[in-house]
Amino acid sequence: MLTELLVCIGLGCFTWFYRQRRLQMETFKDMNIPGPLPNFLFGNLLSFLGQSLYLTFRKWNNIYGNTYGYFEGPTPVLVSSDVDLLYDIFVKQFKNFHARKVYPVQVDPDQDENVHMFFARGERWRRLRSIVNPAFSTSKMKEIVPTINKRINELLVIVNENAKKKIDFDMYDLFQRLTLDTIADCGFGLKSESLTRKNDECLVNCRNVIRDTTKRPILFMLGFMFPTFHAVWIAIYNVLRHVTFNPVFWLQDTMTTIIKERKMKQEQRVDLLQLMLTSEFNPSANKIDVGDVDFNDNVVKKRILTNEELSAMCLLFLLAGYETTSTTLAYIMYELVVNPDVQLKLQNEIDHFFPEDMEDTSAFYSIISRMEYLEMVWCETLRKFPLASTVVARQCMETCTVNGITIPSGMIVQANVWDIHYNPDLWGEDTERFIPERFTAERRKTRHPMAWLPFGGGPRTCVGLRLAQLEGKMAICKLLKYYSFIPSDRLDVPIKCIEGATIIPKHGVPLTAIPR
Ligand code: HEM
Repeated sequence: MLTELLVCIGLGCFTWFYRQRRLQMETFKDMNIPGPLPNFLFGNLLSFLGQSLYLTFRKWNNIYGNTYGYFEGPTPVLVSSDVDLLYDIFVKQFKNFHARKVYPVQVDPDQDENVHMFFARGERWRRLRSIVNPAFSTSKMKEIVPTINKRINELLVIVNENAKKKIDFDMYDLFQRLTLDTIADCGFGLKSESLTRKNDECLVNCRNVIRDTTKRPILFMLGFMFPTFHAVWIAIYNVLRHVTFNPVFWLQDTMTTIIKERKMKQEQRVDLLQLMLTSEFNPSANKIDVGDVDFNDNVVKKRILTNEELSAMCLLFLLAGYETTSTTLAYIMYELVVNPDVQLKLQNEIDHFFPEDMEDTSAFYSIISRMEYLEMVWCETLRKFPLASTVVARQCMETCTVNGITIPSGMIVQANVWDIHYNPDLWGEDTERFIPERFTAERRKTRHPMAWLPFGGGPRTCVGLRLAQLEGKMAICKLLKYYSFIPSDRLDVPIKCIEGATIIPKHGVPLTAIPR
């Protein structure tokens, strides 16, 4: 009797589950949106096994057109490379699309005390963003030029040693060390010495955090397949995080110590941390409308970042500042060694703007801002390699109609950045080729605002863009002022990429430096 009862309950649950799934899997059919056929349990997740997300998106774009839907387990994701549709979502209707995509083993950002700006939503995001924005103003950037310059000089010492010995070396590895030391120093006064110490603890831990983003695929898969059991996956994830050594905890502890020391010493440094500790939040200064979200005036006017927010933000800047900028620099060097004519043209521009040596940094910022060809090379590299493309996504917070498509509340919209960047209608023929002239001032004026998205789009676009650009351009100028570069035999041409938190060169960028 009991067995029969249990079988009946089991069957009932299965039928309910089956019906629910079937209904969910009809989402895109009901919306009249094409897409790959989903599997009942996995949705379309199996398509990503052994294949990067961005390449799968490209493949589907060829088959289903510029707007299609797929399923992560039962969760529908709308993918689009339609720049008009994306403009409406990321810019015009931001009020309905102010949240990012949340992952299956991630605590609800609205409940998470440790949430940082990247995942925060609504009013909390607005408060965090307006505290941080001034840290990236032109005047702040000018103030940190000497610190960046000091770190680039350390990089030049290593390049010089390799050039003297005539040996090739991995430029990507050196750039990771440079960008980590720079953000640690400019951001928090943390003395990371990864350029001078091979196994610097901070570097090792940052690398491990990024590497860990590709671990535990089974748990992620289960989370995607059965989002209803979200709390269970989080609990397992947290247990796993605590039983093995966790580089995030090491970094978090380091940040907490720095924050404590700074508060105690009342030290007045010019850096990101100081700004976060002292700035006032003015709710009317940032008029971005994020809709009907709780706005507790008392808390907000005091501006204060909680200790948890503060250490989460520091960790975010450390990781974001190091990973993305170094990868961009690596791709620039790759393009310069495989396109020697571009390298030469850029060197001519550098020699023109910096006829003497480059040790007086006082005018650096304004000179670099006037270097047009450098800007063109920077932009074209990021067109060819939009390395953070997978995070350019938004969640719909309230059902609304965009460009004739009714998007239900909760649906994720993913920008298909690679297809946009390789679309001949937007960029002309030969989008596989590296042609900096696509970015002449004239051509930039007439381009669609969503055609170039390496830093995302709309009010949630990358906050660190100026810092990345300044550091990246300074490094390129100083390297090419003193050296020419040629590819090593070990360099992959065309370059092979792998996808983790970002899309990075699989085997680094090995090359040889020749003193000019
Ligand atoms: C070339 C280097 C970089 C690239 C390609 C890059 C790319 C991106 C992208 C694609 C986004 C998502 C934007 C969106 O969803 O619309 C983003 C957001 C963000 N980036 Fe960057 N980034 C870079 C450098 C940096 C640096 C140096 C920092 C800080 C030190 C930084 C901090 C952030 C933060 C905090 C966000 C979240 C912004 C928000 O949600 O309001 N990034 N970045």
